[in-house]
Amino acid sequence: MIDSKYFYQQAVALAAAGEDLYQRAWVPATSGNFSARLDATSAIVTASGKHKGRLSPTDFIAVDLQAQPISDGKPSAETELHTRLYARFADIGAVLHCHSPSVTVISKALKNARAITLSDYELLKAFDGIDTHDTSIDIPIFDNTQNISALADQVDAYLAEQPHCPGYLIRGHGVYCWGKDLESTMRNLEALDCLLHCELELMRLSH
Ligand SMILES: CSC[C@@H](O)[C@@H](O)C(=O)COP(=O)(O)O
Ligand SMILES: [Zn+2]
Repeated sequence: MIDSKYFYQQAVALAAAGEDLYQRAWVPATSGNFSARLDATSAIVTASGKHKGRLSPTDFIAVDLQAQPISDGKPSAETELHTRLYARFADIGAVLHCHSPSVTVISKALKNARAITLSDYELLKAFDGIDTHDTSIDIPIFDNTQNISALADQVDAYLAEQPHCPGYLIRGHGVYCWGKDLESTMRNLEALDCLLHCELELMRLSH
C-alpha cells in the first residue's frame, strides 16, 4: 500500500532537485532520471521522457524493486538501474542520474578505462566514510548500452565486490550517484562532478 502523503513529499523534493540540476545544465533535453525510496520494497521514479527541469508531482511513478510499476504511468527507461541499487543497499534513500558535460566528456576521453581513480583531493571528504584527503577511490566506468538489464547486472556485480563507491559513469552517457537521502545524494553528486571536472582540467594541462 503506497503512502500517498510520503509519495507526494518525495515527488516535490525530487522535482525541486530537478530544477536545480537543470540550471546546472546537468539534465539537458529530457535526459536524466531521479528516484527516492518509499519503503523496503518500493521507490518512486521519474516518468520516462519528461523534461527533468520542469517536473510536477504527477510526473512520478511508484515501482517495486524488480522495476515494475505499482502506480499509473510509464517509469523511466532506466528504472532498473535505480531499483537494483535500492535492492542491494538497504541504506540508500535516493538515486540521481545526470548527463553533465564533465562526466560525459571524461568517460569518453578515458576510452577503454574501466575506472577513474580520484586521489588526494580535500573534496573526497564530501563522501560518506572518508575523513582525509590522503586516500583514493575508484569510480567505475561501464560501456553504454541500450540493454538496461544487462547493464544493471554488470553494475550489481561490481558493487557486490566494491560496495564503498558513491557512483558510477556510463561511457558517453552520464553518471549515477546515490546516498542515504536526497540531500546526501546531491552532495555526493556535486562532489563527484567537481572532482571529475578537476581530472578533466588536469588531463587538458598535461597535453
Ligand atoms: C534524452 S536521451 C536520454 C535517455 O536515453 C536516458 O539516458 C535518460 O537519461 C532519460 O530517460 P528517461 O526514460 O526519461 O528516464
Ligand atoms: Zn541517461
